[in-house]
Amino acid sequence: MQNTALPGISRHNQDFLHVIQSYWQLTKPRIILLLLITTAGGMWIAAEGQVDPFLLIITLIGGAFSAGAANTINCLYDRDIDYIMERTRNRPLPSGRVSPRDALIFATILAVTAFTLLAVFANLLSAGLAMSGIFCYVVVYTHWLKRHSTQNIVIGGAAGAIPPLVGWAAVTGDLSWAAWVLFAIVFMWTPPHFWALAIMIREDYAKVGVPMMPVVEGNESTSHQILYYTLALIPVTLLLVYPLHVMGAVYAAIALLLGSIFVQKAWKLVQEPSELRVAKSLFKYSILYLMLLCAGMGIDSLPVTHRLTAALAANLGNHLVDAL
Ligand code: HEM
Ligand SMILES: CC(C)=CCC/C(C)=C/CC/C(C)=C/COP(=O)(O)OP(=O)(O)O
Repeated sequence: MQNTALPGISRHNQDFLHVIQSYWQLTKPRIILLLLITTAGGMWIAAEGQVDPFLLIITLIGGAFSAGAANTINCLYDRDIDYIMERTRNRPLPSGRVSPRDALIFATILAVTAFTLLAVFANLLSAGLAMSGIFCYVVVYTHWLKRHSTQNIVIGGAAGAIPPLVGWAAVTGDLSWAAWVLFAIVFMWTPPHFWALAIMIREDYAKVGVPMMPVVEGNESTSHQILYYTLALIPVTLLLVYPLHVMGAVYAAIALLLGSIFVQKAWKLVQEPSELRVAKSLFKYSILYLMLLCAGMGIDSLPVTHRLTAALAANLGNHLVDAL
């Protein structure tokens, strides 16, 4: 996004707003929003639908700051290739609106604030997990894998799966099996999410020599792998229902419905692997999928949902007994 003149605001204030806008862009805020939805999902289940509002706000701020730090360092590290790629050319670093030194100072302030907030007001485990998220994204994904392996986002995707662990740990102070299932859901979701986009912008990645799956193995092979991950994702989402029993029938129905639409879209891409319209639809749906799945977790965790489903089950039971 380029800086634009803002009518009715003095030159000095406009410059200030443009600086704020540049730092805001460095954090990749729209991605952070979805990361925070998964963090809130983790907190919601861990607290069985009754999250302390103060803890929720602190954890979301800590999560946002740590993800913002990770994204800023990623922008700093990748500024050479971001300058060449069409999609990323106007980011604050390649366009010269923020200096590398200032970006590093900004990321450090965000990371230190995030750690302090989480360690003081939640616990050390959640703070440590947030820092491990920064490490995985910056060192494992951005430095080690992104430019060297076609499996970059499969392994590096673990970074994006850490936020629900942060949420869970903030509530309980430990990590149960259910927390790891949330991790696995985001982990399995990442390849379909990203490879659909990578099919759309394959030429950009080819231009800078980043070995994304569609560049190296082609759209056909990538679309098949997207389908396998999408198919595997459905049973993983249902592990929360069985054997873990932390989610009930409402979540199960939502997970099955959302999962089957995801598979349908992935199947369509297998049939037309180079049709950019189909890839775009899958990419956009991947985002909606994760948002609605987390909303499903929230709805299922509410005490009122428990009461309603219990009443419904008792009613059905009575009818069955009457019928027999
Ligand atoms: C290694 C893992 C991942 C990779 C490589 C990846 C890559 C990308 C890329 C390249 C974009 C386009 C961004 C842009 O145009 O500036 C994008 C968009 C997006 N990603 Fe991911 N992503 C990953 C994981 C995640 C995770 C874990 C989440 C959240 C849970 C997420 C949420 C989003 C959202 C919401 C968008 C749309 C942003 C917009 O509207 O501009 N991504 N992703
Ligand atoms: C707990 C914690 C702090 C976790 C960190 C999670 C995190 C920041 C995940 C981001 C995932 C993502 C946007 C990858 C895109 O990178 P890219 O370099 O491939 O994208 P680009 O080409 O758009 O720069």
